Amino acid sequence: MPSDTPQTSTSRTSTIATPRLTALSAEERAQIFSTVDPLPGSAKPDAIITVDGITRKFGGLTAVDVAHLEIQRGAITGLIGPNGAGKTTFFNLITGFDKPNTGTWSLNGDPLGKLVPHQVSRRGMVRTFQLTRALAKLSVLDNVRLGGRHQRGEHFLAALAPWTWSKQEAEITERAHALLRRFRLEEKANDYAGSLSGGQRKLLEMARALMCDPEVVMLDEPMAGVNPALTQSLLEHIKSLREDGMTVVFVEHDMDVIRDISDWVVVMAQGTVIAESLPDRLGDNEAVVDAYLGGHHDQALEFDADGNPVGETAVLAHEVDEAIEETLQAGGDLSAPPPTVTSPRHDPTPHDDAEEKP
Ligand SMILES: Nc1ncnc2c1ncn2[C@@H]1O[C@H](COP(=O)(O)OP(=O)(O)OP(=O)(O)O)[C@@H](O)[C@H]1O
Repeated sequence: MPSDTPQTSTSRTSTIATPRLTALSAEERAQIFSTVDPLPGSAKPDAIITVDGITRKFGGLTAVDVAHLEIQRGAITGLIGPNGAGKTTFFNLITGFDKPNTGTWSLNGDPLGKLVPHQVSRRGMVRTFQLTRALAKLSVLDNVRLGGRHQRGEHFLAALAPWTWSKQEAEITERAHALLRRFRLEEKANDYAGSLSGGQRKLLEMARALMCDPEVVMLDEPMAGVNPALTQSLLEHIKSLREDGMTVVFVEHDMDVIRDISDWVVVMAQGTVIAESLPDRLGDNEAVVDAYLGGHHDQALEFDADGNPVGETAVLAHEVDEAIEETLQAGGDLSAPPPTVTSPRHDPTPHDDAEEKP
């Protein structure tokens, strides 16, 4: 992936400008969140999304049960939680890709409950999704152009007026090129999308989502499969959405990423919102610490042939290293039991009998 940082708003062409959105400065965002209670379901000064009583059951399992949630306009909200917490299901529900058993939710006060995904995106909320096999066989440019199919303002009557098609198609192509320039993918325009690296695919997903000129962008694990050396560039691109006044909600497992770009963090566990917090205050929240330790405790640890942790175990090992370092820096005693855990749920040192745990 190109390492360049995104172009600034002023250097972009008018084709992708979104003048109706007003960006908040870092000071304004800090001021806003300093007034928000760090409690599940807390009120936000200017909520763009409001969710009430949304539940989704799969047989006997309640995957999502969110009583109330508000998402602040113009900010980046991180959604975290252990595996199976219901984050992806929640994303699918509010973007119209799945239907809940109960509940209502709205964007700018307009109810979205009865809408299908392309109607939701026309209202201004899009979610990125990964390259499918079919999309991988299209060019990068066509992938982005496809994101313009349901552009806001596009009207069904236009389909009955073929003389308007070529003009609209030219506009879509022009806009797609502008977005490819923004995400530094212009040189790849005619390549198969399937030939892109993990990081480039993430940029392509964002470019495609931006074709419909959204107010809210929902990103599901934007860093998954991205070379660590390139994450910073990708993070800058995500921040640039906020600089353009968009609201970003993203699911992410990497706590460094959460701390780096989130203005506010919502924590889910077992389908419900168990905490909301400023990113740097997450560690103070006992419910969050418990949810994470509980989640990892039920998980089988995995190591490669050389004994190195892999997959989720590698993520866990990294978190353990960070916790140890923090404890040592604070002058703490590693032999003392952690204060928030009453029983020895997890031995932080990977060892040979680790697989014997349930
Ligand atoms: N289509 C489905 N049918 C049955 N169960 C499902 C389905 N989709 C999700 N679930 C279950 O719902 C729960 C929530 O899953 P979900 O994928 O939303 O969690 P998540 O927080 O996104 O997890 P992860 O971080 O591992 O992606 C899990 O127990 C999962 O097994």
